[in-house]
Amino acid sequence: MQPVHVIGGGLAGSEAAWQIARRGIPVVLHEMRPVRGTAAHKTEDLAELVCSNSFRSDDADHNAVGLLHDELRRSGSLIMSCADDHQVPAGGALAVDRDGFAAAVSAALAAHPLITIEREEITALPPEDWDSVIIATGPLTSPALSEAVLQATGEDALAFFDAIAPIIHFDSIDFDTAWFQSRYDKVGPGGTGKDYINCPMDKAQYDAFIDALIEGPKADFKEWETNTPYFDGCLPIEVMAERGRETLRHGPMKPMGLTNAHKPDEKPYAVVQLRQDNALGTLYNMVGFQTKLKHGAQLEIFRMIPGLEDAVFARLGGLHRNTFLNSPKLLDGTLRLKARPALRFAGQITGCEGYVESASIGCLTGLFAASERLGRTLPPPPPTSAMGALLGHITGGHILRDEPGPGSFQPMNVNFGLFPPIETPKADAEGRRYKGKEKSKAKKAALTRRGRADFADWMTAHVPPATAE
Ligand SMILES: Cc1cc2nc3c(=O)[nH]c(=O)nc-3n(C[C@H](O)[C@H](O)[C@H](O)COP(=O)(O)OP(=O)(O)OC[C@H]3O[C@@H](n4cnc5c(N)ncnc54)[C@H](O)[C@@H]3O)c2cc1C
Repeated sequence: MQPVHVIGGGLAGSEAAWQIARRGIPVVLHEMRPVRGTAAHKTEDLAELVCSNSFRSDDADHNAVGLLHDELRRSGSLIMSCADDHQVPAGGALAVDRDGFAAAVSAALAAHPLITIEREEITALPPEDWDSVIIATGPLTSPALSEAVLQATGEDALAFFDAIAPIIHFDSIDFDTAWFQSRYDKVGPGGTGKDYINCPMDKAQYDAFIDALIEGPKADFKEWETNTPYFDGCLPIEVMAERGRETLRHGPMKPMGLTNAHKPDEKPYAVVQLRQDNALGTLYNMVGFQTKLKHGAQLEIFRMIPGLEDAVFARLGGLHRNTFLNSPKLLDGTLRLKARPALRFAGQITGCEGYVESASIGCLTGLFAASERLGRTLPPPPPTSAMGALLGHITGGHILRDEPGPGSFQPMNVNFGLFPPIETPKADAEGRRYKGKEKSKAKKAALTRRGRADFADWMTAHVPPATAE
């Protein structure tokens, strides 16, 4: 049997290689370290964790990443079994001894009889006779391969600043203050005239907000980020605020063409706009609010915005170098490059974010490639599961727009906003009505219950069993 080639032995590539080999299919895993390093990796271990040692919450009942842990464990994941074996105390989170963890992943892959590890940088697109390839080279993909992928995809950007604006859960916005309206009520192609959520500010609120932005603590640029070009359309809001107190009011916070639906006679001094971020309509992003403010400061400052006092953030803003594809446009539902289906992509390069998310997309890509080699068709996991919801974000759930800079698709951690909505249970099994925070806990429990059941059905019905461990 011809091998599947996996390029990049990080979180995604290691998991993909494992899932393929345990189904009796040979794998060649190409990892460039230590021949060539990256700006963040320090060792030659496979699945090295470049920063924090946390896999985040391990609560599979109330947390979306906890549900991913559960689905990975059910899939026989190498990343999760090594994480479990090298766990360190971290409250409700799953944190690991990073050296023990990466050494265990490296040893398991090296010991598998069907896996060959080649230490080499792949600098060009793979030759045509590699008929099944997974590219899992991560956010720090080497420049030569980035260039080759750019040429294959025909896109004009692949490696750039990942300028991200915060994303907010729709149901945490206060509509006694905010209202729906497009600027000048423009319907546009495909709009309704009420496509944006607007949050008004008077002069005193605007002044206090600008002061907070200018004074707020900012994250420093890492040294490897300094050579990456800025997109002018993606300047951080605090940089704009520093350029002049009125800059934001004439930029992303301009009040023109908007009438406060609650106080039609009061002209807002400035307006913050939010735009639908996913097809489900459960998430909204803050338009033009990319920022390098520290996360704690973002929570404090953005909750000063009228209507967002209780906002729950699905993702906070940030700027760092990242390499990722415009996946909703370029990849099909099983992560194949539409223009060259022998190539699949996995991990952060597909537009997910985080260790666990990258391992999960690695797991899925491995399962898709293995099924194909075995002559089977594996449908994507159900959108109600955590892996299905994440895959949906990457390959279809996001609304694509033509905008300056890298485009509107941005990497994301898994979160409940990516899941199809569910009716919130009103009372517990004894008929006692949920109050306050109990309601949101009950909703999360209902989402994870549904996801677990659907994922288990999908595994049983479609995923080829492991035969070679
Ligand atoms: C500086 C930084 C800090 C981060 N901190 C966190 C954090 O704290 N928590 C978190 O959850 N996520 C964090 N992330 C995101 C994290 O990188 C990803 O979540 C995860 O490591 C991505 O997994 P991956 O498998 O896609 O890529 P990686 O784990 O980066 O693996 C990619 C592998 O491909 C190899 N490679 C690259 N190019 C080539 C080539 N041409 N040929 C052969 N091999 C190649 C690399 O050496 C690497 O081993 C951080 C990312 C960066 C850049």
